[in-house]
Amino acid sequence: MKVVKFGGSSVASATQFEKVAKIVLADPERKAVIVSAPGKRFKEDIKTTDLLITLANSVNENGYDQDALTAVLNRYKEVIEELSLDRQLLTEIEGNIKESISLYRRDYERLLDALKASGENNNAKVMTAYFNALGHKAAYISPKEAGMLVTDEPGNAQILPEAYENIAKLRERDGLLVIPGFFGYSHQGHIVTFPRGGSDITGSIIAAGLDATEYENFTDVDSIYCVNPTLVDKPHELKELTYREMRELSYSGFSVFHDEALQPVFQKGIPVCVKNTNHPEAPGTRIVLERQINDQPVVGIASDNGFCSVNITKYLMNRELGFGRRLLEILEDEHISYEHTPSGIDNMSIIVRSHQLYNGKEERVLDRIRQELLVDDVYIERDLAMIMVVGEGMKHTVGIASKATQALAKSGANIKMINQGSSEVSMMFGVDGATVDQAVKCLYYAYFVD
Ligand SMILES: Nc1ncnc2c1ncn2[C@@H]1O[C@H](COP(=O)(O)OP(=O)(O)O)[C@@H](O)[C@H]1O
Ligand SMILES: N[C@@H](CC(=O)OP(=O)(O)O)C(=O)O
Repeated sequence: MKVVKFGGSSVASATQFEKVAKIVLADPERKAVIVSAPGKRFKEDIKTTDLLITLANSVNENGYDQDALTAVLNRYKEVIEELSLDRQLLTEIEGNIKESISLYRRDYERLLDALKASGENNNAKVMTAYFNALGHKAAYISPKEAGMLVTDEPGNAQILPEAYENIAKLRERDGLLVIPGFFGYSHQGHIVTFPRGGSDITGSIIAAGLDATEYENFTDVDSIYCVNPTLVDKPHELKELTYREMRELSYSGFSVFHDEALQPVFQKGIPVCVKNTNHPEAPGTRIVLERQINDQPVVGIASDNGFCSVNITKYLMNRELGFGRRLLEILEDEHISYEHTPSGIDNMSIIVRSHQLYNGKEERVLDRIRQELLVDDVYIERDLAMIMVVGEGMKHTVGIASKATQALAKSGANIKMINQGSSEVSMMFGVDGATVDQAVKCLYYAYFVD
C-alpha cells in the first residue's frame, strides 16, 4: 500500500488534476492520496494559501474583502468547470469559507488557521469528485475523521502519538482515500495547521499510520538536486539520500521536501520517493535509511537566509558553572528557539531565525543577558545566511573543510562561523546574506564539477 502526496503545483489546474488521476490509477498500490491547495500555475501566480491569508487579513467587524474571496473561489471554479464537475461543489466551497469567517471573525489566529486549512480541504473534495466522475471509488476523508490529532498551536501543529492508531483504522476502508494535507484537529476541537509547506508532513503521518510500503511525494521537478535548481543550471540529480542527509538539507533550504516530514516515515523505515507529476516516468529520488556510500562524499549543498546571531563575550566564561544553561533559559523564557551555538572559551554565539526577534523582543533579550549574566559584551548581528554541506561520506574523507573554505574564499564570502556536529553528516558555514548565492555556486563547482 502506497501513500501519494501531490504538492500545490501538481494540483494547480484542471490539466494537473488529469495528470494526478492518471498517476494514481496507474498503480493499484496507490491507496491514500494527500492533496495540497492549488499552487502556482505559472511563475508570477499566487498560491491559494496566500490568497486565503489575504482574505483572512481583510476580515473585520464590517465584513471582508469580496475581491479576496472571489480570487480564492476562482481557483476552484476553473478546475470544476474545466473538468465538468457538479457546480454545486463551488457553492459548498463558498459556504464553507463564509462559515469559517463568521465563526472566527473575532479570533484572528483561529480564523487564519481555518481559512488556510480550507485551501487543502476544499481541494480534496474537488479531487474526490473528479475520481468519482471518472468512475472510480474514492472517498474524501477529513482529518477529523482520520483522527489526525495535533497540538493546539495555531500555524505550528505537531502530531500527537495517539493519531497513528486512529489513522491505522483507515486501512480497512475500500477504494481510494483522498485526504487534505496541511492540518489536523486539536483535542480542543480546533483546526490547526502545520507550518507552511506542511502537506508533506500530513503525507508522512498518513504513510506511517497506514504502515505504507512507500511514501511517494509528487512535485514539479524530476528529482532532488544537489543544489537548489533555481541557483545552478541543471545540477546533479540525486538518486538516493538517507533520512539524515535529507533532514539536514531540507532544514537548511531544500524546500522541495519539508524537514518535519521525515520523522514519521523514518520511525517506521518507510522509503520516500520524490517524483515529478509532469514527468512520472523519471525515477525520482529515494530517501532511505541507509545507502551505499560512493566516491562522492558530499551529496548536497543547501542554504537559507534570515538568521541572526546573538554574540556574547565574557572573560572566563569557560569557568563559570551554568553560564550556558542560564543563557539558554533566557531564550526559553522568551519563547525563542535556537539553531546553533558555536562557542569559544570566552564567547558564545546563539544563531536564531530573525523573525523571532521582533517587537521589542530584541532589546528585552539583550537587556536580560546583560543584567542576569553580567556579560562584557552582547550584540546582535543580522542578515546572516547559513550554508550546509551535507553527506554521509564526509566523515571518511579528508580535506572536505579545506575544499569548502577555498571555494568560499574564491566566491568572496567572508566566513563568519563554522560548525560541525558530532554526527559529521554536515558542516555549517555562516556567511553574510548578500554573499550566499555566489558562495553556494562556488561550493557546487568545487564538489561536483572541478
Ligand atoms: N535541491 C532541490 N532539488 C529540487 N528542487 C528544489 C531544491 N531546492 C529547492 N527546490 C525547489 O522546490 C520546488 C518544489 O517544491 P514546492 O514548490 O514546495 O513544490 P510543490 O508545489 O510540489 O509543493 C522546486 O520547483 C524547486 O524550485
Ligand atoms: N498549501 C500549504 C501547504 C503545502 O504543503 O503546500 P505546497 O504543497 O504547495 O508546498 C502552503 O502553501 O504552505
